[in-house]
Amino acid sequence: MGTPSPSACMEIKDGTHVAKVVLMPGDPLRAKYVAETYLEHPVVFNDVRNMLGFTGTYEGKEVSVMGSGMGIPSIGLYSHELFHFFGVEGIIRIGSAGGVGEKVNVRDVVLAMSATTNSAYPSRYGLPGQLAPTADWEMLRTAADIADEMGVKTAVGSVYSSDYFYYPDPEVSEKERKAGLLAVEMETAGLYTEAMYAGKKALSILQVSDHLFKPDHLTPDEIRTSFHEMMEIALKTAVRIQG
Ligand SMILES: O=P(O)(O)O[C@H]1O[C@H](CO)[C@@H](O)[C@H]1O
Ligand SMILES: O=c1cc[nH]c(=O)[nH]1
Repeated sequence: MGTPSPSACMEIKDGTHVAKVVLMPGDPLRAKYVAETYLEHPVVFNDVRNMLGFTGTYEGKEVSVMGSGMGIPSIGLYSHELFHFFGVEGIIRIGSAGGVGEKVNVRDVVLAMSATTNSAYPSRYGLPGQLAPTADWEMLRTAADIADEMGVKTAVGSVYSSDYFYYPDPEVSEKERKAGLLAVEMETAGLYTEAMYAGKKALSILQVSDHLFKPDHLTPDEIRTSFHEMMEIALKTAVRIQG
């Protein structure tokens, strides 16, 4: 028996805990890969629904990494519980994304400054007008600095968080392009909304796995195991913002 969350979608195993900063890929096996590749002494803190979560150390600081699942309802639930019930102060999403912008190419790293969405999730908080789900500035600036230090070029700007992978309206991609959005994915707006209302920090670091207007695309294995720039920028950001 561990400590269950109110939704019963997580249970913190006895003798384990969640670090103050959590990296969240959609795929729990990407979480396992990050833990086994980069963390020292990783310990599993959650395996309910196979949504694997690990805590270990990186460059001497504690960091956790846990899958979020796909889509805003899933990351909304997990980020809410991590922020409100398990003492987490910051979440860095490490996700794959489809490139939209002409200057964005497969394997490029995108730092999501803000996330437009077709999801009702942010509006359900009831603010008149539309909330603009936005990254935490300190995390964003830190990640951009670290990318520069690593010599990794990043595209910093707005992304689209869609409830649809297979969008029923084929013209939407063109509208995203015209709006100057860099990439499309399925979680960032939900994560940023949860962080803003919790008064906590969040950032999405994305690496482009395919492109809506270009033919290149990566395999699931390449997405899981080759996005090292995204993973290392996220880990170093997690360490640096903890001081
Ligand atoms: O690679 P992850 O983090 O899962 O992110 C992207 O991949 C999934 C779709 O293939 C969606 O979750 C999307 O946001
Ligand atoms: O949501 C996503 C993720 C990766 N690639 C896409 O085209 N969409």
